[in-house]
Amino acid sequence: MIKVGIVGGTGYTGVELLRLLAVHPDVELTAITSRKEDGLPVADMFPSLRGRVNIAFSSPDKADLSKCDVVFFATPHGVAMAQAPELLKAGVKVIDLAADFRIKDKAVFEKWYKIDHTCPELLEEAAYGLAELNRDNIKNARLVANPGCYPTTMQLGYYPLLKNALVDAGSLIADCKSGVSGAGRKAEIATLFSESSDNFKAYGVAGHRHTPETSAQLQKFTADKVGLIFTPHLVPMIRGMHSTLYARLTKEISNEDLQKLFEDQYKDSAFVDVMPFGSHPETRSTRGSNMLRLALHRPDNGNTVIVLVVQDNLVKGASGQAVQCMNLMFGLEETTGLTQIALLP
Ligand SMILES: NC(=O)C1=CN([C@@H]2O[C@H](COP(=O)(O)OP(=O)(O)OC[C@H]3O[C@@H](n4cnc5c(N)ncnc54)[C@H](OP(=O)(O)O)[C@@H]3O)[C@@H](O)[C@H]2O)C=CC1
Ligand SMILES: CC(=O)N[C@@H](CCC(=O)OP(=O)(O)O)C(=O)O
Repeated sequence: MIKVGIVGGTGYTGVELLRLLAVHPDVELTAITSRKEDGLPVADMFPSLRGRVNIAFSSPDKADLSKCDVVFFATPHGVAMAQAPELLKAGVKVIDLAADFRIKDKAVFEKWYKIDHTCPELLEEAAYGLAELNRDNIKNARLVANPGCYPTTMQLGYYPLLKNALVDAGSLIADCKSGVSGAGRKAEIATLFSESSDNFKAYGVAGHRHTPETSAQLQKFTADKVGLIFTPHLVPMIRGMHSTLYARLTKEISNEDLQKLFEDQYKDSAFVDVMPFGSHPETRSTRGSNMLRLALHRPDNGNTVIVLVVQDNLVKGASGQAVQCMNLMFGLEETTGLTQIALLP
């Protein structure tokens, strides 16, 4: 059994990790931290886990994480970098759900996250945890940087187009929407019920920290200079993310060939569903599951291709993707413990 520790067990991605790992056949939950809830049985806070998770939270300074085989950091940016070097030295693998190891360039990270990076020597080593495009590196990694939720949709949607040099890489436009759980469980005015329900707005239009992460990754797929405009929106739902990705075709290609390109690209990726051309994927078709669904459109058969992408921000966008990485790091089937079907309605 893989001994698992979770730092940040009281947050949304933390409890989502617990939901998934509690029924994972190869995992033993060993330590779950909370600074405020030291000693409280996990199932007292989350009754959905009664009878499934029988341990208590422990404060991060008391939890003996060095006894774990792998530790997930479901914490704000800057927490994992403080503990990762010591854990790695003790032979513990680390999966960070935050951004501490996502951006290789220390100066770019510090500019966007306003945090000094305390272990830049680990940036190069960290594997970017997007399994569909980086499987082999993840398999051999001891440190994984789990991708951001929006970047997951943008990369999987744009990859086949950029890799095959079919679009103008310099004029990509991503119009993305997230449910409110994307902002985490911490108290914030913007996520109060009376602020976020029956309301809809864009945010971070002048610049969002997922732009540098996504641009740096997209740049790996093409020799042309990537130019990405990314606009996130907050939608009045709890879970779910919908990204509408626009690109200008620069080569002649039929819709059938375009579709086939995507189907071939993801035929061995159990968690990417390429829907029939012209479909309208719904966020609820991914709710609670690790699936990302996408569909291609080409209005008036013109030179704009639109990729619609949906996922559950807490599963494929965060905790499910992290478990997918853990499976690869420990030589398990990538899909182990992740075969849940989405909840409808
Ligand atoms: N929500 C989402 O959809 C996604 C989130 N992420 C990323 O995952 C990470 C976690 O997000 P989310 O679960 O939403 O956040 P939450 O705010 O819901 O939870 C954060 C957790 O971190 C703990 N925590 C906070 N500060 C510290 C600290 N200094 N040391 C140790 N533990 C701490 C909190 O627990 P306590 O106060 O009890 O100690 C809490 O359990 C973030 O980096 C986020 O950016 C990534 C993709 C999607
Ligand atoms: C709705 C909402 O607020 N979403 C968060 C992104 C989700 C997240 O926390 O992702 P990272 O770990 O990649 O930062 C935001 O825009 O800041």
